[in-house]
Amino acid sequence: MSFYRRQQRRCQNAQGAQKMVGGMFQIGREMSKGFNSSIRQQLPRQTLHPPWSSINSVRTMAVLQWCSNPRDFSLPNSSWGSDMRRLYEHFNSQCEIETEAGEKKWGPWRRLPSYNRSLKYATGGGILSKVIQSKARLFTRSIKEKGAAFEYVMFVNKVEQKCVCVFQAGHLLEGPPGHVHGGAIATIIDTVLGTHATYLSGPVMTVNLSINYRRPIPLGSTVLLTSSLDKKEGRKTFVSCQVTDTEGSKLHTEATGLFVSVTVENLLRG
Ligand SMILES: CCCCCCCC(=O)SCCNC(=O)CCNC(=O)[C@H](O)C(C)(C)COP(=O)(O)OP(=O)(O)OC[C@H]1O[C@@H](n2cnc3c(N)ncnc32)[C@H](O)[C@@H]1OP(=O)(O)O
Repeated sequence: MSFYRRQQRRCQNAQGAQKMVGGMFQIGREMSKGFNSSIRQQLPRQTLHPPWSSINSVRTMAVLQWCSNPRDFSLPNSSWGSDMRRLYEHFNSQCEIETEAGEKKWGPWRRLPSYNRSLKYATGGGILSKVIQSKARLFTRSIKEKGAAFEYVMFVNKVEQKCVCVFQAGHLLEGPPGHVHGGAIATIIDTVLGTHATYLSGPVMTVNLSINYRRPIPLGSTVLLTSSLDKKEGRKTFVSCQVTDTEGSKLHTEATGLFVSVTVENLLRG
């Protein structure tokens, strides 16, 4: 048995199944806290705080740190075309700016990291995602081949309460010949609006999505999604988005979304 498997089994044995299920609520709270703070602060991976108190050896901590370093899919890769890179550079250069005195400080935009499981955003999420439904993957990040499906990066602007997404649609997303499938467009819209609503309001779920498809999106092209906050009412966050070409001049799709704040209990009850 490998060193990692031994450590993982020790984690599971340490508390027993009953405690683990009971602890799910605590983990869930950590998850929403961790997800939220991670998505807000845009810091590198947070220090890991495992929920199992019996894990305290230096070697175990080393393994947990290793487990908590997932790939960030929102960074440039070799499949990105020139439009995707240009727009990435455009927004990324506004994440950190230099003052006249030569000091670096936060700019108006923040790049959001993106992993193949949302759980990995959480404090301790790296190891948790290996234990709880370990094969689960975020739909938009589940295809390994670079450039084949959803290539995207999101940036948020706290002051303007806006979120933008630069999206390059790969060849596996075909609907009408040579163009992107409407369901794939709905998926990226839901992802962008959902992420934006989460940034604004904490954990949410989509309850309504309304989409108008105006012009088809050529397969392989890069488009820009711009999401804005319309209003917040109690647990409800109303957001809307436009999908345009990279110059912002041609409108492909527009959508509105309603997101309702949920608790971890909502997620676990189903
Ligand atoms: C990091 C990647 C991000 C990806 C983001 C992807 C997001 C997703 O796709 S989520 C998956 C798809 N969505 C779902 O499966 C959600 C299914 N729905 C549910 O589980 C439940 O409706 C749930 C838990 C969200 C809310 O239920 P509940 O807590 O009972 O709230 P409920 O009282 O019904 O509704 C709250 C408010 O929203 C309103 N509302 C609910 N549904 C709708 C709707 N379809 N249209 C308009 N208003 C609605 C209610 O009228 C109520 O309003 P008010 O407070 O003014 O009375």
